[in-house]
Amino acid sequence: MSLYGKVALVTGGAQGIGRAVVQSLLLSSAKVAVVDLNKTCGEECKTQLDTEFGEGHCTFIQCDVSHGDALRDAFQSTVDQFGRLDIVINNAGINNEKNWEKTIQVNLTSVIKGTYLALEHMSKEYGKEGGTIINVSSMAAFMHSPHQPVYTATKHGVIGFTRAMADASSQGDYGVRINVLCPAFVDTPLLHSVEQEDNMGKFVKFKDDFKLRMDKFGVLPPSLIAEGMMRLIMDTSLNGAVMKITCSKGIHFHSYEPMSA
Ligand SMILES: NC(=O)c1ccc[n+]([C@@H]2O[C@H](COP(=O)([O-])OP(=O)(O)OC[C@H]3O[C@@H](n4cnc5c(N)ncnc54)[C@H](O)[C@@H]3O)[C@@H](O)[C@H]2O)c1
Ligand SMILES: CCCCC[C@H](O)/C=C/C=C\C=C\C=C\[C@@H](O)[C@@H](O)CCCC(=O)O
Repeated sequence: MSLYGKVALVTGGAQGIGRAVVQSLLLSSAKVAVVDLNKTCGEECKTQLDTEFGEGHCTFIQCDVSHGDALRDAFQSTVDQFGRLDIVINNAGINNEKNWEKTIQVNLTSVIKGTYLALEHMSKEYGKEGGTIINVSSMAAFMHSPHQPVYTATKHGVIGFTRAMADASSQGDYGVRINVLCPAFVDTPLLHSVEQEDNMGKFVKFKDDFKLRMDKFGVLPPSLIAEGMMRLIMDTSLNGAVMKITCSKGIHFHSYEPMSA
């Protein structure tokens, strides 16, 4: 299915998982706003994408997603440049147990803010045409470890928030599908931060155990996460879905017990 005429915004889109998703969106003919803190990486990314896809298909917007006004401006700038918004990927994330308050701001608060801003631009509640939102969590929300207590907490939060918002969307007739994606270990720069004391603080002493887990469970290519993301975007039956991507089971979904008193 083509995404011709659709406009996407990807936070943390300049490298890693976000970069792979941007590539897939452009291959499907969507227009894409790459929203990222890293100016050098973002500008390099745009130059490469302009060469591959031609100018005018993507834009780079430098923005720290944890600054609420800056994130609001990034959404507005996307709509000003491309005329509409249909797909929002709240992907930007960090791994910092030392500055754990920042980890909560980037990994959870900004995902909530990004979801609310996406709804302002896409929900029928606001007179818009509908769309789809994907929030990025992690398998860390299902298999906790001692290395990343606050990172793990934020990723639990992303799942709970997304599932509740998906219900709000269906019951409130927002016309917006809201799903969550949980990758296991993925080969990106973030993965290497677990070896650094600056990121892990006192938990850095568990790094060997973390590496053993990576050896045991394997490391995924970012392209597979992009494939899962495209499935969530294209499959219009999905709302409130929790997609997991692991080496052992590939792309699959978590199933929950029905709610009971
Ligand atoms: N790599 C993994 O093993 C893995 C596994 C599960 C989930 N995830 C999640 O996937 C998402 C992407 O991770 P990744 O591995 O691609 O990381 P990455 O570090 O390779 O890329 C993250 C991107 O986000 C940007 N970013 C960071 N803080 C930002 C901020 N405040 N404002 C705007 N942009 C910011 C960075 O500049 C970078 O371009 C994160 O939410 C991460 O928690 C990663
Ligand atoms: C520095 C950030 C790194 C992020 C790490 C990442 O977010 C955490 C991943 C944690 C665990 C991954 C486990 C993967 C396990 C699978 O291979 C499989 O064995 C489990 C399958 C369970 C299921 O799918 O239901």
